Formats: sequence, C-alpha cells, structure tokens
Amino acid sequence: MELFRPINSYYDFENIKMVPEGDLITRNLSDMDWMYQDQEAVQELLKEDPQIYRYYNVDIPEEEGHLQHCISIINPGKVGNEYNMTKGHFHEIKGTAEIYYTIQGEGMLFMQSVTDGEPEFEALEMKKGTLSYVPPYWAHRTINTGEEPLAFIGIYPGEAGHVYGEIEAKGFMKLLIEKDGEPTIIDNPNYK
Ligand SMILES: O=P(O)(O)OC[C@H]1O[C@](O)(CO)[C@@H](O)[C@@H]1O
Ligand SMILES: [Fe+2]
Repeated sequence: MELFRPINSYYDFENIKMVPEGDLITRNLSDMDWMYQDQEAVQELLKEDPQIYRYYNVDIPEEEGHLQHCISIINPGKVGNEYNMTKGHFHEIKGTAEIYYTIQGEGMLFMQSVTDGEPEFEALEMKKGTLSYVPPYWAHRTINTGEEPLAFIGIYPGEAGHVYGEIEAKGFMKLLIEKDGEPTIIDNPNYK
C-alpha cells in the first residue's frame, strides 16, 4: 500500500485565500444565473459577470477513509434582493455528512432533506466560530448575508461526491432575501 503523506494548508486572512491554493474552483454569476429569482438584476449584473464564490480544495483521493476538505469563500453582495449563495448540492452518496466551520463573515446554511415524501427544510446561522453539522441526506447551500466575505472550512468523507441535478432543476424550497434591511427567509415561489 502506498501511504498518502500528511499535509498542512493555511488560511491567509489578509488575502482571503488558502495557501497553497490546491484545486481552486470559481463560480461566477453566469455559472448559476438561472438560480436567482430577479432575472432583470441578473441580466444587468451579467455585463460584469461577478464572481459569486470560490473554493480551494485540498487535493485528497476521493476514496473511503479519506476526508475531503476545502475552504470556501462567498463574496458579499446580492442579485436583486437575494444574497450571494452557492449552487447547493446533495452528496452523490446521500448518506454522507459534512462539517462546516465558519472562520470569517456571517451567513446562513440552508438544508433540504431527501425523503420519500415532502422534503423538509432547515436553516442554521453561520458566523465566525460556528461549527455546523450537515447530517446525511440533506442538500446544502451557503449564503453570505454580511458585508465581508463569508469563509468556512468544509470537511466530508472522501467518497461522498457531489450531485447538482436535482437542485439545479428544482431549487430550494426557501429563498433568503434582504427585506427592510434584514435577511429574511421566504418561500420560493418557483420551487417545483
Ligand atoms: O458545490 P457547490 O454547491 O458549488 O458549493 C461548493 C461547496 O460545497 C463543497 O464542495 C463542500 O461540499 C465546498 O467546497 C463548497 O463550500
Ligand atoms: Fe457537500
């Protein structure tokens, strides 16, 4: 058996990045433009196509026994009145969990369960120091409600994998919008 060697990664708070970068994945508005409600705002913003979020994946084998881990950064901002957010996903192996540890900024973690019947919804607050548990069988999306980048560490089983199809097609049951200056959870009128 070939041993995988221990490795360190660092979060550079000043430059808001992981060092070394590992596998850097960036998502701009054009990668998820249909996921926002206000399509007029989307069209306007697409002229610049801002980066919504990025994540730095440490290069770990996608195998049972390993722990995938990454640092994700969601830029502050809104599309219309909806806050910047990740696409959201289920794990390919749905019975795998994930831990998020917030290291900077503030936001919310939206979760939606996979069930035989009606899916259920949960939301947790994220702020510096929050350790959040995403149990098995919950899709997850993170949202930046603050003025600064929202940065968090994600740790999940090596074999978990990601599946986007269902969330891409159906969306989440709830949306997080700014209303009277406050983050407010509302029903998603377009949830299918
Ligand atoms: O996969 P999405 O929905 O684009 O969001 C990325 C998030 O999911 C993770 O892949 C972890 O599950 C993180 O790297 C990141 O925070
Ligand atoms: Fe995940």
